[in-house]
Parts: sequence; structure tokens; C-alpha cells
Amino acid sequence: MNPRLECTGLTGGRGISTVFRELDLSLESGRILALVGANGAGKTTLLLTLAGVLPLADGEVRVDGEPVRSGRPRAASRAGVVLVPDDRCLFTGLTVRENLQVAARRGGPTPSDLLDVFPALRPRIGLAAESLSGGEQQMLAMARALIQQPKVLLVDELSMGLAPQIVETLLRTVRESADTNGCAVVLVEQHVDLALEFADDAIVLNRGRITLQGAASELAADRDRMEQAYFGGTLER
Ligand SMILES: Nc1ncnc2c1ncn2[C@@H]1O[C@H](COP(=O)(O)OP(=O)(O)OP(=O)(O)O)[C@@H](O)[C@H]1O
Repeated sequence: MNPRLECTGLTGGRGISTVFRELDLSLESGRILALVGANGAGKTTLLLTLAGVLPLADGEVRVDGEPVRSGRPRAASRAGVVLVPDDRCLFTGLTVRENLQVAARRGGPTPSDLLDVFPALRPRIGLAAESLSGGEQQMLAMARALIQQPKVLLVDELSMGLAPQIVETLLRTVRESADTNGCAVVLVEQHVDLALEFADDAIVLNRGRITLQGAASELAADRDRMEQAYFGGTLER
């Protein structure tokens, strides 16, 4: 069977500057991959590229074996790739219900189904997204992603500015979604310990190259190798 997400030889960046080179990734259905690395390593650029927001210079992305056209957000979306961006990109003037309604797909989960997943949003359903707390906004951003029933869920810096308890709740939801719906998740996270706790696999990116990869539990147990991969740049494949 094909992996849910398969990337081969990915090279890309911002404008004329190359940010990552010749990356290979493979992720089975239901697996969470923690993508970690120092500031500027290229994590966000890679996620934006997988989501079709930025074009590839080279390489190929496949979802369930089907190639996804590069640089086309709608093509990525149709292929089932959904991004939760670090700035959330909510429709701030629309209500919680409306934010969910615009993302809902025919025959898929309803806004009410997502409120069962995030009960804290229920009393906020008629409020504008801009009036929510940071944690509630992140829940809404996650709910808006999950209502699309992603095959591949890309999550960028979920924890930014949030209380640890809310981050744990959100990560638990991501884990459940991977387990029950079979989506493959790429999780970019500065809180490395937390990311490794919830992930199955992990990759360290250093200046756009993979410097360490393996089981999340193994990487979590080997701080020295992690640090070396973060800053030293020894290539291990
Ligand atoms: N909007 C942009 N325009 C041009 N270059 C950018 C832009 N955003 C980021 N870059 C550059 O792309 C490279 C990778 O940045 P990126 O944000 O992907 O890294 P990151 O690993 O996500 O870092 P961080 O953890 O700080 O968000 C950096 O050299 C950065 O300066």
C-alpha cells in the first residue's frame, strides 16, 4: 500500500532563496511526525510548500500515491492536505459557527460535531473569532482543519503563546484524529519534548536538511544526538 504522504527529493524556498534541499519523507496513515529544528531551519517553509502555498523547485509530493501539483493550494486541499498555520488565519470578523461552516464539506462532519470535540467552543458559537482567547482561537483553527477530514494534517507551532494545559488538550485531539481518522500529521513544534511525546516519528531539520530521523521515543531518549543534530549538522540517515 502507498504511504499516506510521500515526498521525494523536495527542494524549495522563498523566491530565489533555497531553504530546503532534497528532502525525502514518508508517512503512513495514522502516524504523527514531529518536525523540529532551530529557528530558520526551514520548518514553516516546508509546511507552506506541502500545503501548496509555496512552489517546489524540485521533487514530488504524493498523497495516497497520487501526485499533488506544486504551488497550488486548491490542488493540495483537494488532495486532502490541510494546514493549521502558525498565525491561525481565522476569519476574525466571522463567528465561530461561520468559520466552521465555510470549511465544512458536503457529507462530512458538521460544526456541531466539532463542538463535541472542542466543548469549550460551544458557548462561544455565536461570537466573532476575534473576541476569543488565544487558546479558543487555536481550538477553532484546529476544528476548522478537522472539519475538512484531512488525509494529511500540517500543524505549525500549535503551542505559540498558549498555556501548557491547552496545548496538551490540542495535541491529544491531534493524536485521536490520527488514531481514529487515519490522517498523517506533520507537527512543527518548538516545544520539542511535547512534540516527541505525542509523535510516532521525528525529524530534525538543520538549515533545510535532515540531520537526524527516527522513532520519536528514541530521539527523546538521546539528548546529545538531538543537540548535535540541531546545531552540529551531522547527517544521519
Ligand atoms: N516571508 C519570507 N520571505 C523571505 N524569506 C523568508 C520568509 N520567511 C522566512 N524566510 C527565510 O526562510 C528561512 C527558513 O525560515 P522558516 O520560517 O521556514 O524556518 P523555521 O524553521 O520555521 O523557523 P522558526 O522556528 O523561526 O519559525 C529563513 O532563512 C528565513 O529567513
